[in-house]
Amino acid sequence: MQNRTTPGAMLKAMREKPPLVQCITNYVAMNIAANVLLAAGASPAMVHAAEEAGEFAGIASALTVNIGTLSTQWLDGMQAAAKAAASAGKPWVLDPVAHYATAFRRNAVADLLALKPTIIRGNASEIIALAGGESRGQGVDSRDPVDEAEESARRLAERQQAIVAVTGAVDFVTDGQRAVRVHGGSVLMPRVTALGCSLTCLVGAFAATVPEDMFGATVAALATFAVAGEDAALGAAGPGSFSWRFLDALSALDAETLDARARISAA
Ligand SMILES: Nc1ncnc2c1ncn2[C@@H]1O[C@H](COP(=O)(O)OP(=O)(O)O)[C@@H](O)[C@H]1O
Ligand SMILES: Cc1ncsc1CCOP(=O)(O)O
Ligand SMILES: [Mg+2]
Repeated sequence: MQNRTTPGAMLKAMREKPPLVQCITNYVAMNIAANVLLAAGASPAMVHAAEEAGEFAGIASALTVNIGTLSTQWLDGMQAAAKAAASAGKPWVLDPVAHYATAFRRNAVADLLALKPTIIRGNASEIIALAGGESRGQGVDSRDPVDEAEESARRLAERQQAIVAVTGAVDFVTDGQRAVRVHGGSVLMPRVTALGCSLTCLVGAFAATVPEDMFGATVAALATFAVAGEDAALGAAGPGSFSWRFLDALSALDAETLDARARISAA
């Protein structure tokens, strides 16, 4: 097996064999998330209907589930797909968008957590609330700093036996034992809708590529976003031009540049 131990090597491996990633994401995110995966070098498929989501999980290499625009029918599809992925030993990633906002979302997320996601990716407010804490989140937007979510993330990772990624100004990733921070990105990123959702899908793509190292795969996806975000911010006049520059930056990012510029520190 070729070396897949650095973010750059993982990115290269992903592009050499683009993984099919089943993304059950929200209406807001579907287009940008698919474009993010294509720009990074993966193969996205937005397949959520209850009638086929479980079957499709059998052919995809990874699944991502995001509750951003939830309905009962979508939840049925999410559960079918998560069960199929888990029973086939394939990675699946949960994005608990605004799960604290309503009873419907809280119950949905509890049911999905019982299906044992491999990786959970959320913003600080989502991760604090998921671990049982008081979050200041407002709808889909975080109102908490990442450093205040770190203990919650460690507890959640231990409780769920999962990798937990908290994103924000500086990202934090833990499996309950190990922990790192990923620096970089741009203040324009939270001003473009659904970039967090797109990152969740990219985490699925890296996890599909490096199934032997879910922790490293998660960190690599976050580092890819951080470096591409810095590049996209150069010359961006605001969120609009940042958005298309970000796709171009992802697509132009090569393995060597990613490894040279990724800023990952022990936490
Ligand atoms: N203030 C910031 N500075 C740099 N990068 C940021 C900042 N806020 C968010 N990001 C980046 O934006 C991406 C999406 O994260 P986030 O905004 O936390 O997710 P969500 O959209 O789910 O709330 C991540 O790559 C994260 O590192
Ligand atoms: C605005 C909005 N409303 C429901 S889902 C969604 C997108 C949220 O995207 P992100 O969590 O990446 O900010
Ligand atoms: Mg989000």
